[in-house]
Amino acid sequence: MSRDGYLRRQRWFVGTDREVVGRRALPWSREPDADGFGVRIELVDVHTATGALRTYQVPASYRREPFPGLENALMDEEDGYLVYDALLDAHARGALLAGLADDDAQGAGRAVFASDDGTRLDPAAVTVPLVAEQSNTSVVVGDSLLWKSFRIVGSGPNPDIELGRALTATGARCVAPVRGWVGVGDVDLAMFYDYYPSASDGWDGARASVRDLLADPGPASTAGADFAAEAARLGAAVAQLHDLLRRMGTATADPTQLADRLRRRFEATSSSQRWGHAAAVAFDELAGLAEPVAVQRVHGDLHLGQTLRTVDGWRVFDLEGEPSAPLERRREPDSVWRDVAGMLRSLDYAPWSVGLQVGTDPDVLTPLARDWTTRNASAFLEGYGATADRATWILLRCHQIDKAAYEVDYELAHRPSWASIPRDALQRLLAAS
Ligand SMILES: Nc1ncnc2c1ncn2[C@@H]1O[C@H](COP(=O)(O)OP(=O)(O)O)[C@@H](O)[C@H]1O
Ligand SMILES: O=P(O)(O)O[C@H]1O[C@H](CO)[C@@H](O[C@H]2O[C@H](CO)[C@@H](O)[C@H](O)[C@H]2O)[C@H](O)[C@H]1O
Repeated sequence: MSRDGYLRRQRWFVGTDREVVGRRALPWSREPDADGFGVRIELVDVHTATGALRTYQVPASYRREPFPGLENALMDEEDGYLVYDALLDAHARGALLAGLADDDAQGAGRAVFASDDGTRLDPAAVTVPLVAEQSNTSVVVGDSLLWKSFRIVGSGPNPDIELGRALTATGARCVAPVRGWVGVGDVDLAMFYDYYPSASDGWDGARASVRDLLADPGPASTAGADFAAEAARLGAAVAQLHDLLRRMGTATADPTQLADRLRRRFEATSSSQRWGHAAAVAFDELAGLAEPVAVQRVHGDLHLGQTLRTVDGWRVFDLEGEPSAPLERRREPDSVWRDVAGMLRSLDYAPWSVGLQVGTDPDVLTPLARDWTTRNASAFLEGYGATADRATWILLRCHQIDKAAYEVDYELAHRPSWASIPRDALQRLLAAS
């Protein structure tokens, strides 16, 4: 089956997935014309390592001749056509957008655009893909919309659209409002939401602060670009997000069940061999909590790179949860401490990532990094309004252990030179009691 080589090179392709086992094409968004140029959305089924199926959305443009500048987007050759990744092909993006904008384009199996607030797509808008490597593919449309095509798709609501719409309806200022979405049958394919061209993300802000500190080492509180006030505002934005999501429903989970879930996830990571015993002790502590744990819809994969500092405050985006997890699992209620732990992990990553990249002497870096993280994590927790009770401490610690073990495998697969960041954190977390 074709396309395998291209898929395997993409950041959005899950590294452990195996061979392509099937491909379905939606009706042409643009039928091949006299020059042989055509565009359609294709859904590619891939066997995962466990034998389950995962479906990838791969919009494809067909051309008779090589198109200059698209060398890295070439996916395949088929029946005399060169097949490109349509989201990286400007003409093809225009054809896809025009197909979505056309209310008269009917037909079974077509991708359909819908909106809660009457937003209409401009088929003539300039489209520019975002360059950052991500789990999905995002394209700026005109100067105010972001068009995010989900790469892993499945039956049922995608939480990014589902939660985004619900939060947008409340007028929430802690998210980027959703303006529309695209689906075929019960499969969500893409969403359109407000684009903030002047914003920068929390990851860049945090690292700027760390750079400032490394340039003039001292207590983190004296860094010119101290991040603590922003960290506190970010904590407040995440608290607002959780409050609004809580309105969608709450439940309680038995601590034993929660601990079992974390235990199973940990056992599936490469850290389980070395740290299995210590992690089991931590999860036992969670299982032993006397009170049930409150659960609700959460972000599910929160880190600094999913927060945007706009002129009117922090906004959180990418509410789809862990892209590689099945959709129904991503929609399950969870503890808010999963999200808070994700942010604490990110605040730990920031100083080490800068230090590793510039080669700071570990003896110099270690105290500076610890001070920076402690200061900013405390500010974040204070802004969030976290209480300092034992149950919270246990939940936060267990979720940080869970996230750090996930991160070790993520780094080994994508950025091996950073694997020491979560590995060292895991060691610290498991030594604490
Ligand atoms: N509303 C927005 N305005 C400006 N930039 C954004 C916005 N949303 C996301 N981004 C940028 O787009 C990138 C990709 O977004 P994200 O939702 O994280 O994609 P993915 O699901 O592929 O991880 C982010 O790293 C961020 O820098
Ligand atoms: O943004 P995604 O949903 O694709 O999340 C994945 O990639 C993230 C990296 O881009 C990864 O985050 C890890 O690295 C971040 C720094 O780059 C750090 O801030 C996070 O704390 C750390 O987890 C994320 O885990 C992964 O799911």
